[in-house]
Amino acid sequence: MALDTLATGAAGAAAASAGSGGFMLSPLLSGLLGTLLVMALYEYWRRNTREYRMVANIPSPPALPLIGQAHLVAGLSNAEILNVGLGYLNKYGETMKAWLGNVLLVFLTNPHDIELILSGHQHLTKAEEYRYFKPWFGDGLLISNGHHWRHHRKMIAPTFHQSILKSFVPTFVQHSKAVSARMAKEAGKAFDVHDYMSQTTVDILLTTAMGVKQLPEGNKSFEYAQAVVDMCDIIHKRQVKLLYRLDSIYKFTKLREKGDRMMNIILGMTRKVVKDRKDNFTSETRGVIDEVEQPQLKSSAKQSQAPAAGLRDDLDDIDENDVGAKRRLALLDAMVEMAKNPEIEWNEKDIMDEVNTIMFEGHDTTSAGSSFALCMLGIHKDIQQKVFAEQKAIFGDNMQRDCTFADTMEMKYLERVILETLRLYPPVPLIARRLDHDVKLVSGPYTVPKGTTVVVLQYCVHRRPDIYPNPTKFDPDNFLPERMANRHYYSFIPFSAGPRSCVGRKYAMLKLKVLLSTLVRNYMVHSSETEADFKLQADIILKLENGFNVSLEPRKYATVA
Ligand code: HEM
Repeated sequence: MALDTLATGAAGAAAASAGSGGFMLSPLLSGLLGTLLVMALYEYWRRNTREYRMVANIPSPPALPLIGQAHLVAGLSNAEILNVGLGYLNKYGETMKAWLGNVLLVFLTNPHDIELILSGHQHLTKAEEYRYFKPWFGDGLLISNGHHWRHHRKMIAPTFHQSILKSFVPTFVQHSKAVSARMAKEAGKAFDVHDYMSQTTVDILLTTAMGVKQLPEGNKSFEYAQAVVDMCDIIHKRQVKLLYRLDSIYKFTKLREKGDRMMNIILGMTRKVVKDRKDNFTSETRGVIDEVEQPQLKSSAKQSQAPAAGLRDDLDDIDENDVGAKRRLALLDAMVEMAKNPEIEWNEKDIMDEVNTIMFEGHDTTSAGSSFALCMLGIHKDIQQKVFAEQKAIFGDNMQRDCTFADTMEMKYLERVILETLRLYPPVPLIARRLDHDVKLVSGPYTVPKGTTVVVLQYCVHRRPDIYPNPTKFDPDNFLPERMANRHYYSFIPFSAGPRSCVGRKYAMLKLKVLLSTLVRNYMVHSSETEADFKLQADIILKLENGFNVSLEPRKYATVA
């Protein structure tokens, strides 16, 4: 070990020179030697810890003393970090480890390993890396743990019940038509469609989950969406760059100043949303969506409502075991009412934390998902043609009528296109948990110790050639029922899986169907790029560094609704 040798030699030299009464070491040199000695002793101790020895057999790129593999990402942009990371995974296999200083990361891409982590209630604790979200999400669902998370999940999940989602369809339609009309000015030229998608997904969230009646004036939704993108970039830098991880250093950086400005924009928007809703919260204005007796579903009906792609979680149980009279409220109204109820543990901070969490999770993911899907349609014209043919079969001679919930149930091919997009370009490309117990992996003779940050790489699982033959080919038929039936449940996890899976996945799928159906019926999407031109960037949400460039050609119909 280089440092050991250096420090042992240095200490010996210092002792010898002091003993012989020869030259005296300068204070600077003795300070340096002392520091080296301490570092060498620390490294020696670290390499003899239980966790270090337990993971010694897990492959990893070459490490440096003390900092581990941190130097491999130093000075790289977010897009470069993704490429470098993927390169190492290709080289070192399906399970890999890395040390960021004293933080141990183990990367998983084998569905059997991933199942061990995500299924069940053993490893629900979010990794330490999520702490950088704390000033933004507080104790919101995405980053909270323990009792707090369980209680919030139980209270929030019902606000994504199918009857509520159905009631959102006209609003999804209204915003989809509005963004389609706004994009008309871009017709015939290449433009970045993500700008439009992010503004519209913010507006959709505000008017559905948050019950906002009057959208913010001017460019406020877009300004918020941009601030979210910048803030994600900052948080990602803090997660992967050793120096930014330290609060004592970060607080003196320019990055922190920028972060503060972004947080002002973000929190400014969400505070106003909550204040307006509370000020106008009367029994007349709150969005009661459903107050009727829900008959218990027959088992055949349960089958027909089974989620796409075998994605099962507590949201399905909420839909299926639903009996008895219930008053359903959209998310923010439900939270305001809970805060007024002395019997429910829910306060003002809980409301703000969840509004901030869901405004982020609910918009940036779907704007990336819809933007990637439009690029795919532009690149794969044969697939776009099939999507359009399905729309024609559903809408017949009235291609510009509003889409209904029943229509979305028939959009099987569009659904496969969306799922295939989420396979190749999962908006959340990785998730991380902190192990609460040692875990013996299936992928090799590895035992990962308690306390490790385990990183589940959806992006890599979704591109495994042993699971998806020809894995980089965009092929919606990967989601034909017969193909799905032969795959491991955890081989497609864009929404994560298990008890901490995405609470908004049904909302997301429904919104994406309405939005893409509306756009495809109004425009032919073109792209002059191929997937080889994509420069992927994974700063929390997967994006394209070089933009989601498409061009649109308006479709012409003889009859207009
Ligand atoms: C294509 C769209 C979406 C994708 C790909 C996606 C993906 C994910 C993933 C992978 C997680 C787990 C994250 C982790 O463990 O670190 C998650 C959690 C979450 N998502 Fe989504 N999401 C999407 C849309 C939405 C929407 C529309 C909402 C709300 C309106 C939402 C709300 C949440 C919340 C609150 C959590 C935290 C759940 C918990 O920990 O209990 N997501 N999402």
